[in-house]
Amino acid sequence: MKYWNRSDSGVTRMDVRKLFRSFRYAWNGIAHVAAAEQNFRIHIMAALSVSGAGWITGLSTAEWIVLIILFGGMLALELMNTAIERVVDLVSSEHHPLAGQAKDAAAGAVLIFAAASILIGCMIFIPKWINLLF
Ligand SMILES: Nc1ncnc2c1ncn2[C@@H]1O[C@H](COP(=O)(O)OP(=O)(O)OP(=O)(O)O)[C@@H](O)[C@H]1O
Repeated sequence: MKYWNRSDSGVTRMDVRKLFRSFRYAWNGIAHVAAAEQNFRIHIMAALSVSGAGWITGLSTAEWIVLIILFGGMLALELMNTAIERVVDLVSSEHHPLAGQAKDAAAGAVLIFAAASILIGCMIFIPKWINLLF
């Protein structure tokens, strides 16, 4: 999708309306998944809870950056998972092994990222909590 149009003077200008329309479509996608998918709402709650714990515990800038990457990655992956589910349902209304494999592979990607996020979260928080306790 191009946001730069060549005007009569030869100068390339950004199509701002088109840009905002793209943002609106992306926002609609996020709002749809948030309304339709319980897992997405669970991830948002988890991100808010971990942020609260991080604020109380006290994290470095680098640790916040890591958490923000994990939150963003997790939510983005959940959106991709839903996109794959929708496309699979669209192209194959009947039961098909490939449809099941596509959905399961997408769900597996979410699971792997969630497991890695939990592991990294433990590596950040547990030593700090041990220091606070002893
Ligand atoms: N068309 C299909 N053909 C074969 N297996 C399917 C098909 N649709 C779903 N499945 C199997 O059933 C499982 C659950 O499918 P479903 O569409 O409910 O996905 P889900 O991950 O539970 O989605 P949601 O998060 O929306 O509940 C899939 O992971 C897959 O193994």
